[in-house]
Amino acid sequence: MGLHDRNKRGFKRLLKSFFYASQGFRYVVKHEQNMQIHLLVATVMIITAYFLNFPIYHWVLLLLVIAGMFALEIMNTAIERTVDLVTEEYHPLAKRAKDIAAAAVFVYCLFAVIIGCFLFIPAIMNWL
Ligand SMILES: Nc1ncnc2c1ncn2[C@@H]1O[C@H](COP(=O)(O)OP(=O)(O)OP(=O)(O)O)[C@@H](O)[C@H]1O
Repeated sequence: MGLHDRNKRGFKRLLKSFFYASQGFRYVVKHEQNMQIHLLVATVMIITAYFLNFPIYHWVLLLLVIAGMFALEIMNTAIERTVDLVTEEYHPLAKRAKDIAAAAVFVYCLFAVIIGCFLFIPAIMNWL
């Protein structure tokens, strides 16, 4: 969307936003190794959940956790790039901003693993 049509509304603008968002998504997948790992882990989790016959509420939780992980990683990349735009030089505040954004991903990841254990361990035990 060009700067001049920021105030425009309508379906075309909506389509353009989806297009630009997909460009952002593709960029993160292509350039961020962590995102590639999240995608791989999410695919394995989804396939495993399918074979373990997860009930609907487990699926809802699993998909929420995966979506949150993706969204946080994407936001983290956006923050990294914004900091790089402000300064490519070493700056303690740049370090703070990047480390704090990374911490958000880390905390979420930690809780995602705990939730994953609650979902998968009983289902695997049951299957065994
Ligand atoms: N401009 C900067 N000033 C100070 N510290 C920085 C700066 N850029 C990155 N760092 C710090 O250097 C460390 C290593 O950063 P890293 O290799 O992950 O690069 P990044 O730019 O944060 O991420 P990416 O490699 O995904 O672009 C982190 O602690 C980060 O906060």
